[in-house]
Amino acid sequence: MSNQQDDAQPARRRLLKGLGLLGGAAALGGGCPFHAAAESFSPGTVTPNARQQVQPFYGQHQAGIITPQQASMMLVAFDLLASDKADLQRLFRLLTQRIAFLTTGGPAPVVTNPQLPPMDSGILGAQIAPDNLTITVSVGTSLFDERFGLAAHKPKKLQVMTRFPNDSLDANQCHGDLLLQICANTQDTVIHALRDIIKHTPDLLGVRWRREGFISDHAARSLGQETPINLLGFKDGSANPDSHDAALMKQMLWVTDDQDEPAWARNGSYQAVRIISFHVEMWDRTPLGEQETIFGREKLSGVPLGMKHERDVPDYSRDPDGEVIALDAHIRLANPRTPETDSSLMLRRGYSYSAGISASGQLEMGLLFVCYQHDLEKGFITVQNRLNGEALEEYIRPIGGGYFYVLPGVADEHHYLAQSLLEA
Ligand SMILES: C=CC1=C(C)c2cc3[nH]c(cc4nc(cc5[nH]c(cc1n2)c(C)c5CCC(=O)O)C(CCC(=O)O)=C4C)c(C)c3C=C
Ligand SMILES: [Fe+2]
Repeated sequence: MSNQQDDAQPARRRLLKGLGLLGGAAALGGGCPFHAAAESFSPGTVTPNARQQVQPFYGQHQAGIITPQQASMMLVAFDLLASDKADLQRLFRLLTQRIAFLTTGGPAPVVTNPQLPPMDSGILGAQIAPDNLTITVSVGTSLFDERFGLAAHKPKKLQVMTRFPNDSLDANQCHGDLLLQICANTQDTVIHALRDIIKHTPDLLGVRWRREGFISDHAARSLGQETPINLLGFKDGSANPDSHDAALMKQMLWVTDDQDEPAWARNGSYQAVRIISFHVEMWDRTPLGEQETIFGREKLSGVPLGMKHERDVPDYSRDPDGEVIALDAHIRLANPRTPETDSSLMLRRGYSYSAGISASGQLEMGLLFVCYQHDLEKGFITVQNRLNGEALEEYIRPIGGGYFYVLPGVADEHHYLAQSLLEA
């Protein structure tokens, strides 16, 4: 199912939308200078000027959730140095201003006085291109402690991430008052955005932990047509709910009026983040058949075992003993596809990471698992509890992450992030 807009010319509209060339025109305040170039695109071709892709910043929801996955991402968790609500307001106004600028692009601000530090890091040159940048801002449960007087406004399901049985959580890579998910076509744009924000908030934010992730360029350019492959060599994201289906997103992704949540939180979403390390050396010595049994899908094609196409939907009622897809296969536990488990849907937006070697000389690689849902307990926590003890556990180890609440979007230039919370 798709929304009305997409029904007009589905493939072309989605492609242009994903390239940011539809919303981009509005964000740039009129005719889109790249429209002519867009005319000659067809799915699968390389974008001639990907640096000019714009994802609109203003809207009901923040960008970076249903936005087609960009190739590069960074997760940065912060502790707030702000000490009162006035500081907090200043921080969110500043963040709004920086994100609005960085996602639109423009000339890098110039300082000519050699006695002063430059206004911009300079790493993108004289012109800051939007490069499909999104910066998604979410807050942790610690924001609602005694510091800012916000306790009464905490989203009902927001909580501290506690340990699951297979976890080896490192306290230095967990939680945070604030999380930025920064995504763009290229890593230099992501790094530039981070440095810009840190430069503008020295008395307000301290970095707590940070991770960089990636998906392949060609998967990113395909705008969801090609599923990214994770570092275990399996397509990851095939069975995601259709993010073009606005009715479905309203039902499972966005917090809506009919939920028992504070009014300010409407149009936000719960975000679960997990840094999951892989034992890739051991995995690469595991027979193909065993790997496929563990996931319940064919390795290269991503097709569910016993089926024909990647997006085919398994009917587990016809395989009650797990002869085709094992009862403890990852996809079967994650989504048993029964009416009772329909409420645990989530939208996954994971990225691979690769970060040197461990003290014992093993490759440090894994998955930055990120998922969004309208109810953290019905979504991530329920699904993770079903996955506890799965066959995959032998090869993976969650080491960090946290639970966050994605703030509602910013309506226009007269509003700022978290305004509904701070003025509630
Ligand atoms: C609690 C939620 C989940 C965690 C944590 C998780 C970790 C994880 N997943 C993979 C690889 C794959 N996951 C796949 C499907 C899938 N995973 C989850 C949830 C979690 N995964 C869901 C809800 C689903 C969809 C199930 C379905 O509807 O059939 C797949 C198959 C392809 C796909 O649909 O994406 C792969 C591959 C890894 C490597 C991992 C942590 C190490
Ligand atoms: Fe999964």
